[in-house]
Amino acid sequence: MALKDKRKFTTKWKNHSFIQALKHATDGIRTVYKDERNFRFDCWAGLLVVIAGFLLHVTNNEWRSLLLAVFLVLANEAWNTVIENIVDLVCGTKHQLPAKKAKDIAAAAVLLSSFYAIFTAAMILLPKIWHLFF
Ligand SMILES: Nc1ncnc2c1ncn2[C@@H]1O[C@H](COP(=O)(O)OP(=O)(O)OP(=O)(O)O)[C@@H](O)[C@H]1O
Repeated sequence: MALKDKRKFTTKWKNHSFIQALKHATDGIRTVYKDERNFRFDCWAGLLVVIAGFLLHVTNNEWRSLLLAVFLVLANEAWNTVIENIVDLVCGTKHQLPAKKAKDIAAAAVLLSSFYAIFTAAMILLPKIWHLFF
């Protein structure tokens, strides 16, 4: 590809303003929400944690830990979807060991952050729930 054509090609897809970049990012959130059942589940679970946080009057530091856990899972779920799409783009329906490894490891990242989120939410919320009843 000639340099002139290459420049034309790369600028064609370039974001030309912050608003345009933001719109594409929100398109990404909409896409992952629409396409990925697990992402939808994580969003609703995150919302429940936030509601519980308000009801149980968590402290600022506890908010920081809870929100970090929620957004870590959502971000990893988004990256997992990125990996799946790239692998599918490259391999199509062909069965390949590196494709399996890439997808399995991306899913492992989600699982690890989910363990962290469950552990964090349990550590912060369970004692407060216990206190409420006993
Ligand atoms: N091209 C491939 N070659 C070999 N194994 C693959 C390939 N594509 C998928 N797999 C295997 O099948 C599993 C499921 O792949 P798939 O693309 O359906 O992801 P997924 O289950 O939709 O992920 P998620 O549940 O996060 O949406 C992968 O984790 C991987 O082990």
